[in-house]
Amino acid sequence: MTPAPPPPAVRITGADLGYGRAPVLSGVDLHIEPGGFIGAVGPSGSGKTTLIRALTGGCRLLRGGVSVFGAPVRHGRPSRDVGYVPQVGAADTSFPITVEQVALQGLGNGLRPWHTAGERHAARAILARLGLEPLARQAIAELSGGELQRAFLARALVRRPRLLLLDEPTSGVDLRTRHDVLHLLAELNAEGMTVVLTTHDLNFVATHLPRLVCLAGRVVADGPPEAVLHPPVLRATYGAEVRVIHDGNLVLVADPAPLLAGAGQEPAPAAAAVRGHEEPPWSV
Ligand SMILES: Nc1ncnc2c1ncn2[C@@H]1O[C@H](COP(=O)(O)OP(=O)(O)OP(=O)(O)O)[C@@H](O)[C@H]1O
Repeated sequence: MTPAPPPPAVRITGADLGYGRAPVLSGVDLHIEPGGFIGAVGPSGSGKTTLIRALTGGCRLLRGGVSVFGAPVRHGRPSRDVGYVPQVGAADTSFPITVEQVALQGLGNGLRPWHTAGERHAARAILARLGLEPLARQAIAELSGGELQRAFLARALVRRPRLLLLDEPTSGVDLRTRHDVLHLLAELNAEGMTVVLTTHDLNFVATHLPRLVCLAGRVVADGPPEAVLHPPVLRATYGAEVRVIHDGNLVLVADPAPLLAGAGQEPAPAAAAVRGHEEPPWSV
């Protein structure tokens, strides 16, 4: 008898998700195989964070099902298989806590008011991997945005989750930090970790991620960036006309018109670069 295939990392079927009675996201169907790497995009309020919260048990399931590695997600009870990195801008950093203590938070310590030597070793190891060891005893209030993001990453990674969720890891950080974060995520993904992130940066997903989900209160499109990034999908997602420029193997998604009088006639490349454009297999 052949063994049953492993359950998907994420299985969302016919789900309505929200916080009160009205869903923020309706009719969501999303399957992610273990080892997948997905970016969720959409305008503000389109439900990107809500999608992430659906996987941590942080929002209400009004209809349908949500499971992670075969186990139904329970409200307020995040799975130990899931690591979550919040938006840096949304975090309260006034709390007097060091970088090492943030990393240790990710392990939890039950009812013990201390951490074991093994737990401290695990925290130090992940801080070293993220280049944060020199800052281990620094208060998080004294960190830059990029350092704070890495501290949150350390907290999410210290328990070695199988599914890593990141809310806007590319916002509010400089190019170098963005590059470093991407490099680390690619490394973790190559080691088998499933990664789901949200972003406003279409250029980032177009050039780096194999799969893209467009949200606008529902899943508008789901597929490889080169299949998804087309004007009708972007219109349905953002409610705006977006020009897609083809340049050899590159496709640039651009603002339709310059905002400033006197600006050049050609639209400035604004959002996405997509390789190898083909006729789209998606439907809106
Ligand atoms: N805790 C909450 N309680 C009630 N409504 C909420 C809560 N969190 C978010 N919402 C609402 O759900 C909708 C979608 O929010 P969500 O944060 O998922 O959007 P988003 O796409 O991540 O937006 P952004 O790009 O601005 O972060 C918004 O209308 C928001 O006001």
